[in-house]
Amino acid sequence: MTTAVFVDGAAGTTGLEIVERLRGRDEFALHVLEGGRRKDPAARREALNDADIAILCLPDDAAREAVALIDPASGTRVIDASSAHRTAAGWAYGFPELVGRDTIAAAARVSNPGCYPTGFLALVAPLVREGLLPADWPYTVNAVSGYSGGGKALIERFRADGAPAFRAYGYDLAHKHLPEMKAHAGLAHDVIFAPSVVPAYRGMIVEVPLHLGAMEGEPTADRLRDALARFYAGSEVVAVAPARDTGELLLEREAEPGDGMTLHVFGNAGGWNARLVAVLDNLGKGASGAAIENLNLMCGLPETAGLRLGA
Ligand SMILES: NC(=O)C1=CN([C@@H]2O[C@H](COP(=O)(O)OP(=O)(O)OC[C@H]3O[C@@H](n4cnc5c(N)ncnc54)[C@H](OP(=O)(O)O)[C@@H]3O)[C@@H](O)[C@H]2O)C=CC1
Ligand SMILES: CC(=O)N[C@@H](CCC(=O)OP(=O)(O)O)C(=O)O
Repeated sequence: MTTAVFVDGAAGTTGLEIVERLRGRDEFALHVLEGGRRKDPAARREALNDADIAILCLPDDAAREAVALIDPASGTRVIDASSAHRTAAGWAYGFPELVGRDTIAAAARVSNPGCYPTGFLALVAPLVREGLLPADWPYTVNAVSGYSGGGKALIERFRADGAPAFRAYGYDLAHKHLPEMKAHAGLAHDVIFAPSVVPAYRGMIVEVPLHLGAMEGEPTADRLRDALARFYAGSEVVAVAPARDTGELLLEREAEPGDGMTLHVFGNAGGWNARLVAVLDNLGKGASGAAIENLNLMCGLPETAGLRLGA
């Protein structure tokens, strides 16, 4: 059976990569709106209601509007790439490895995780759940992203003459990703989040530094790594790197798209300090790849069909 998929916002950064990943997949009949019809509410209403599954690749307000345009009787299921519904009631959080594949498969409304929260939650949520890390710890997240993470506007800025060599931001301490990091890791407090952007198109490194020796039970880096390896043992998307002395982690300026994510746990010799690090593509597991993974599950297809998971 063919599933009718409408991508709303298909001309945007995330939308284009979703369309690329769906091209050539005959399980889906793909629909996008072209030219002047792209933002025409009547055309969008019709397309949204005709679809079996609508994938929203829109700014938050437009995503809310799209959901409001859907008649509940149409039966259209939704995957929303925006941050509009990530902690909303009635929405499944589209991180199958954390919420369970069955939850996604059965959901009518799926909210794709944010790109930075994907790295943070992949590292911290399983460890808090297992009781290895405290839920009431004051966590810090340091992160660097490729400029496609900011969509068309940031791409234009980083491709213009005089583009910055490095951009640190989030100094209002109120980044839109804070609520989903707290909620889906089950934390007592918001994290302190220090994001930044470099002149690479795609890719991100998300890091959580930890003073393990100050925690009750003094968890070691090895125990944390082993727990993550067990948690993701069944995943073809999330890999946990073995312990090794990695001198550096790099983002390439023009990296190929990739839908996997690699988690690292580095610890110092005394065992007091650790750095948990997630390396992913903001447009892969951070957005478009995650949408395809969720789409597959919602359609009863193999989770990794059409994903770019490398050799
Ligand atoms: N970029 C990334 O790495 C990630 C993005 N996301 C989320 O995905 C969503 C899309 O982001 P991104 O692709 O980066 O953004 P872009 O700005 O690249 O694309 C957004 C697209 O939406 C279109 N659009 C805006 N308003 C409407 C409307 N009312 N009706 C129809 N189309 C509309 C825009 O049109 P126009 O082309 O005319 O501007 C544009 O093509 C955002 O909510 C973002 O938070 C999530 C994870 C990572
Ligand atoms: C580099 C950059 O600007 N990143 C964006 C986050 C990515 C985004 O807008 O999308 P999600 O919230 O859906 O992940 C930001 O910090 O606002």
